[in-house]
Amino acid sequence: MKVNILFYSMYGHMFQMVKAAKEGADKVTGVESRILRIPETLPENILEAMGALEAQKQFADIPEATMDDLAEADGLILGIPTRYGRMSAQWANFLDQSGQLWLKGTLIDKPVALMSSSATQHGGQESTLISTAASLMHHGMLVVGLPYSYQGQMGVDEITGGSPYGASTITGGQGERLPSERELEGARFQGERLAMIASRLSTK
Ligand SMILES: Cc1cc2nc3c(=O)[nH]c(=O)nc-3n(C[C@H](O)[C@H](O)[C@H](O)COP(=O)(O)O)c2cc1C
Repeated sequence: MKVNILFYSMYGHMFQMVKAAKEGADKVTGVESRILRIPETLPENILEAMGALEAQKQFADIPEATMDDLAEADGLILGIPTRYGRMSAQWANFLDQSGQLWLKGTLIDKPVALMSSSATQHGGQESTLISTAASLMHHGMLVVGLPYSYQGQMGVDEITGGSPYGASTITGGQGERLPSERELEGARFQGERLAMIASRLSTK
């Protein structure tokens, strides 16, 4: 039972979230999970100007994801940072390579969980998650959200990411805020739920 966890990250927030999702997925018996990186598409001078080169070193040794990693998985967890209220171009570029999988219907009935991050609380995490879910429905995938059985999204005592559409984190304008324990717990919860549903659906 394979759960592949694919992420793009510029400063590391999404990386922290998918590591928590992996902890959750690994709780499910028989699940083998792997974290893979979406290839960078921005030129190095732009990354340098954005102060991303140093931060990206922390996950430089994570293997890059390919179409095979989508095809072979029993379940997928995708970490997708918000760009202008929708998925990052690195993610769009990656998914735009999946035409052959679409043609063959390879991803039909595959469960997928989506997670996101944005600088501000209302900066578009939910629109990123919902619009990405719509794209993945073209592939026939089954979107696994974050139900209210994860009670961490109910509290009003703390500003936090996380919604029924998926776990998420607020990074702050300068990326100064790291995922809170509540946000990481949401990622663990959703990761475990994805793995459990993938396991139930698997005929292996
Ligand atoms: C080009 C660009 C567009 C962005 N658009 C938004 C946005 O619409 N709303 C928002 O709150 N944050 C936005 N951000 C901030 C990113 O969402 C934030 O840096 C990212 O979630 C951090 O995650 P990471 O460290 O994993 O890359 C944008 C950042 C960049 C570079």
